[in-house]
Amino acid sequence: MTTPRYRLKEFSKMHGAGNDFVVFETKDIIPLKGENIDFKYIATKLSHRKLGVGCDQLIIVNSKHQSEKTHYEMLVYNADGSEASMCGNGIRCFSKYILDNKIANCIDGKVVTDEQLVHTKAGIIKTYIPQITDNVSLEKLQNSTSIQIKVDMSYAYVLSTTDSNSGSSGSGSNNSGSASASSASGYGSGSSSGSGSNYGNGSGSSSIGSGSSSGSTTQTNQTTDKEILVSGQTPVEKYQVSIDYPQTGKKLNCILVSMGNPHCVLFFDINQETLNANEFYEMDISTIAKYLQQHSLFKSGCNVEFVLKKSDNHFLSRVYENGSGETLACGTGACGVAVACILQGYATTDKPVKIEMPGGILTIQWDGKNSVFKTGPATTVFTSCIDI
Ligand SMILES: N[C@H](CCC[C@H](N)C(=O)O)C(=O)O
Repeated sequence: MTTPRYRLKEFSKMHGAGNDFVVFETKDIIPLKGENIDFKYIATKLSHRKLGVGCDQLIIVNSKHQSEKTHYEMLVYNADGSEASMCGNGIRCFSKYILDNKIANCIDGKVVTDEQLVHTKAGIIKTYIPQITDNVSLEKLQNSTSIQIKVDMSYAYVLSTTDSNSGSSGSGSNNSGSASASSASGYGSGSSSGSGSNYGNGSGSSSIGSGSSSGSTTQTNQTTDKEILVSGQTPVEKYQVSIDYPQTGKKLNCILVSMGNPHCVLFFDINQETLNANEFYEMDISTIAKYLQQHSLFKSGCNVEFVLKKSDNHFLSRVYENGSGETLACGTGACGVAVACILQGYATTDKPVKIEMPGGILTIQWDGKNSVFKTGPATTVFTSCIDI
């Protein structure tokens, strides 16, 4: 029996649409053996469903955060101990934790509670507590079990690819004029495996692994180099990649979207001609997901979303997360799915897109150019303390 290395004086077990977390402040971790704080160790211990508290991720409030631009800093660790740059469900629980624990922080001397600017490894994220703006008192909301929180998830990026044959940039020619390249985060620089791959067609229906996408495709040896800011005019074909899937000998037509962390979105037959909701929820997604997560396109894995259209601007999605396996919901994944649906022409920007995951529905708003907004629940299950 190993002796505990840390005392966590206080934490909250929380979830956002079933994606569950252990949330705490760094000041509440006490090293019992005088060592530095090892978040990888703490994450693997606390997340264990039998031997720990059990959670998909750790959501950590950095008590020592000081910044002129942001009120707070959020750190995210997956169940396998890997650090993630962003967590869309987690940041809603982060905001509720700040509210419930009255962790005031100031910018320019102004204590803010209903709107929070949070520093993350994916950039600055802004959260809103809509009920406060609806004149519901702050005190009434504090320590309520569950509240709705809206998040400005900032811009969506998609993976651009360079056609190494012709040397021309695949998406650098984005005609929207709003493209701004940033260094790839979460995507590999290796070329895709096998005999090269072809772009998907971006229209029509194709079942996973069928390779039966309609429309013209071009064979090219892809290399990935950077992410490009998405704009509504972005030509989908430039961002759809088709990946050889040896298990079926066919191709997986994927859209690769980044919300600060990498997502690989696969559409099933969007018109449900070959798959109904029950089959969708029962099918094995782990085999395909694990294959994609180790693909050379992704230097540090990816989150894999599977999508089936339910009705107008309403989609079913399951997610197999990087570092945590299948979860009941994924906030950044829901944003990635909504962006991919709009880019593919399966959804419109004139009204919200509902992404229904096994743990609940997340509502996404995106005008096709600017920030992606996500609204969803943040729920506290219990608070406690633990030695690990
Ligand atoms: N597994 C993800 C982090 C958690 C994302 C998810 N739980 C969300 O709500 O966005 C990654 O490694 O990129």
